[in-house]
Amino acid sequence: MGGTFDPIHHGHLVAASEVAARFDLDEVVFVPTGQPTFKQGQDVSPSEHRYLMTVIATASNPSFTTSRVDIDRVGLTFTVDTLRDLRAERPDVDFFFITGADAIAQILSWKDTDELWQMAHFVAVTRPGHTLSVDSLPPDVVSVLEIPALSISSSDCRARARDGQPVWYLVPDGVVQHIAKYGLYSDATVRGAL
Ligand SMILES: Nc1ncnc2c1ncn2[C@@H]1O[C@H](COP(=O)(O)OP(=O)(O)OP(=O)(O)O)[C@@H](O)[C@H]1O
Ligand SMILES: O=C(O)c1ccc[n+]([C@@H]2O[C@H](COP(=O)([O-])O)[C@@H](O)[C@H]2O)c1
Repeated sequence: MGGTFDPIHHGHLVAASEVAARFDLDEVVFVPTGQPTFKQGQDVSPSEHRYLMTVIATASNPSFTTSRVDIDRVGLTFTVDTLRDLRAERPDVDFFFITGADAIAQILSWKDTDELWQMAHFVAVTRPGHTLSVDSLPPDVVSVLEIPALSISSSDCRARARDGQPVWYLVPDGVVQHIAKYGLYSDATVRGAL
């Protein structure tokens, strides 16, 4: 599952858990983006913070892991590169790429989509506030899965942290503590260095 994870929240974790159960997956690899292609011009937190929050959030689940492939690659993050790198590490596995309704709606504008369809099966999960349609996508490479609706977004978590409102129970406890410890999403000038 790829994402900017700024921060990772329970919507991401429920999506991963539901897809893993439905498709009987052995492992879900969370891949924080390096430089997200569609979030250029936005103030995205340093990749090491996003990586660490993802490690913290996934640590308690033996089937969840976090990969550095995207944050260690220079330049914009494209899923075709993510899948190439993961394939090099795990040559014999079948890949499923998990996306939410908003992300799958844009997938035809992702880089090298024809190649993407050869590299993984895509699973699009439902998300509150977004209509899930895969009508324009090849039916054999995309599945749709309805999951319990969690109306949580990273944008809202960031806004809450900035405004001094709680993010408890929207993100895992350790992520709440990481945000507070390093002053993430508050005044950029006091953001903690790692
Ligand atoms: N609550 C949710 N339910 C289902 N899927 C989700 C949910 N939140 C995020 N996703 C999916 O997880 C993936 C990574 O999302 P991302 O890290 O951009 O989080 P986000 O909450 O959408 O962030 P932002 O609000 O900053 O845009 C995307 O495919 C997205 O559609
Ligand atoms: O490959 C692309 O062209 C591409 C364009 C936009 C987004 N993606 C991927 O979609 C996932 C969710 O991205 P985002 O920006 O919504 O966090 C993440 O894994 C991104 O790398 C990929």
